Amino acid sequence: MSASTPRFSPEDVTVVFFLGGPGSGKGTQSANLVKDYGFVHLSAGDLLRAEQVREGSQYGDMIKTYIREGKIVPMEVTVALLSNAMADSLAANPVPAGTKARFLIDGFPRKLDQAVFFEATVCPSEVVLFLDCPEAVMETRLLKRGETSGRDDDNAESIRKRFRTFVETSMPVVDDFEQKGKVVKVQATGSVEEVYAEVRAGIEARNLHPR
Ligand SMILES: Nc1ncnc2c1ncn2[C@@H]1O[C@H](COP(=O)(O)OP(=O)(O)OP(=O)(O)O)[C@@H](O)[C@H]1O
Ligand SMILES: O=c1ccn([C@@H]2O[C@H](COP(=O)(O)O)[C@@H](O)[C@H]2O)c(=O)[nH]1
Repeated sequence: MSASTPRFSPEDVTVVFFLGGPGSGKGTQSANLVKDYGFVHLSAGDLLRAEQVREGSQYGDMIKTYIREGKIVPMEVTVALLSNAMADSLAANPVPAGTKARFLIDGFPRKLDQAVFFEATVCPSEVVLFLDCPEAVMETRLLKRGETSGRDDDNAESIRKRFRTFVETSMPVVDDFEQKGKVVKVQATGSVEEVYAEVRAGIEARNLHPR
C-alpha cells in the first residue's frame, strides 16, 4: 500500500462523507443508501481493520493499538486505503459516460488534517451527512453490538475513549464542514426506518436522487 496520486479523475466521482459518533448508526444507514442510491460504501474503519490483519502489512500492530485506544490512525495510511479502494472500485465498474460514481465514505474524515488532505489530493466532498446522537444512546447500542461484533473496541473502556476522541477531534471536522454549508444533520435516536426517512429527505434536498 502506498499513498500515491489517485488513479482516477475527481470529475468521475461524487463523494459523500458520512460522519457521526461511534454507534450512531452510520453502517446501518449506509446499507440502505447503497441499495437505493447506488453508492459504493467505503468504511474507513473496515479498511483499517482489513489492513490490520493483512499478511505482510507494516501497519498492522500500529492500527491495532490506535483502534483499541480509540485514536485516529495517521492520515496518510487511511487516505491511501480509501483512495486505492475508490480506484479499485472504478476499475471494476467503469463510470458510464455522462454519470459519476457515488462513494459513501463512512467514518471519515475524523480529524481536520484528514479532511484537508483528502480534499486536496483525492477529491472534494459534495455533501457531509451527519448523524447526531446522544452518547447514552450510542453507548447502549455499542455495548449490545459488542456482544457479537468481535470488535476489540466495542467494550466500555474503548467506547469511553472513542467518545472523547469524537468530541475533541472529530466534531471540529463537522463544525468546519457546517460553516462551509455542506452538512446534512439528522437526529439518529429514532428507529432505523425513522432515521432513514430523515436521511433520504436530507440528501434529496441536496440533489442526490435514487439510482
Ligand atoms: N436507529 C437505530 N435504532 C436502534 N439500533 C440501531 C439503530 N441504528 C443502528 N443501530 C444498532 O446500533 C449498533 C451500531 O450501529 P452501526 O454499526 O450502524 O453504527 P456506526 O455508526 O457505524 O458505528 P461505528 O462508528 O462504531 O462503526 C448496531 O448494532 C446497529 O444494529
Ligand atoms: O478515518 C479513520 C476512521 C477510523 N479510524 C480508527 O478506526 C476505529 C474504528 O472506526 P469505526 O468507524 O468505528 O469502524 C476508530 O475508533 C479509529 O481508531 C481512524 O483512525 N481513522
